[in-house]
Amino acid sequence: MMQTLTLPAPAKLNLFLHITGRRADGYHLLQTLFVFLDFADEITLTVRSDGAIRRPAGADNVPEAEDLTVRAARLLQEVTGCPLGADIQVLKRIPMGGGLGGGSSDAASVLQGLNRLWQCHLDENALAALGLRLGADVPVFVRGHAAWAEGVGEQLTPVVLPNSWYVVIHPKVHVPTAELFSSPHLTRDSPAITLATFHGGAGLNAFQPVVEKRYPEVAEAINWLSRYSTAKLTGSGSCLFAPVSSKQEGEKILKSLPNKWFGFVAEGANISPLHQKLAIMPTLYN
Ligand SMILES: C[C@](O)(CO)[C@H](O)COP(=O)(O)OP(=O)(O)OC[C@H]1O[C@@H](n2ccc(N)nc2=O)[C@H](O)[C@@H]1O
Ligand SMILES: Nc1ncnc2c1ncn2[C@@H]1O[C@H](COP(=O)(O)OP(=O)(O)OP(=O)(O)O)[C@@H](O)[C@H]1O
Repeated sequence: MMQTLTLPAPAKLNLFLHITGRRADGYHLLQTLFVFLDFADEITLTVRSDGAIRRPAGADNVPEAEDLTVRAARLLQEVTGCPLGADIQVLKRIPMGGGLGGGSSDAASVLQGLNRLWQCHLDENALAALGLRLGADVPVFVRGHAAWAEGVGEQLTPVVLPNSWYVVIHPKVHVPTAELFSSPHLTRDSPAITLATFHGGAGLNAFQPVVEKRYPEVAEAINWLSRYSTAKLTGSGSCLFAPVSSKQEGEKILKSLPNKWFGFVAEGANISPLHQKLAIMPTLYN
């Protein structure tokens, strides 16, 4: 039986994000387009026979019990009654709280990985439903296909997007998602758009005007990146991105990035790097 598995947990971008309404429970109805990046955290899972879930290495400042990887493992244990445990090592590369979905992606990789290591045999629908209990962004990472999303982000329609490279910038500012969703200044009644109108140039990030106003550092970074290409916020920020024609063009732009910010170039992926890896694993574990 396989005992250890190392899996990527990729970042995502929201290529646009509109808020179209609000549910009775306060959650917002969205339209968004998710694409994955070939820029990822790395999760190493090792089976424990004593049933304990431990996180020997992981995100700084995130207490073990609150880590989405630990919560994902405990949830899977709870619903399947699996007597096995796991050590979960998380090598963080994705800036935290930046709208790149790192925590959600880590959780999805744990669900997919432990489902195999523990041989729980939950199908993808069951894993996505478990993921949704951990966060609105988890299901898309569980499913692993670029997607048009509606509802709170869980109604996913797979799409194939043209290949693209992106410059991503983290202005080193933490923007709390829940605080932004509660802003009175958010546009909450955007008319619904379609993939065709997105490709025709429609699609903004509803959080962007509010974030630019509250966080001048983010506005400054957006202005800087806009000199080179169309810059937009991803998720609720604070990271921003812009499409570029090649890796080289992206690297050239980053050469003049002010030191105070962090940036990287990454390629968009229709199939998540997690699923690319799962697809080449021995069929016994697929
Ligand atoms: C902004 C996005 O990243 C876009 O992909 C997601 O919608 C946010 O997903 P997430 O970080 O997984 O968010 P969650 O942990 O589920 O929710 C954090 C908080 O944001 C608010 N929230 C979240 C999602 C949503 N559709 N409506 C909301 O109002 C809720 O107050 C919630 O308590
Ligand atoms: N494994 C983890 N990695 C990162 N953050 C985690 C993890 N587990 C819990 N968290 C908590 O989740 C918060 C949000 O982290 P994350 O990196 O997913 O944000 P994000 O990229 O803004 O996500 P989103 O786009 O879903 O809003 C962090 O500030 C942290 O407190």
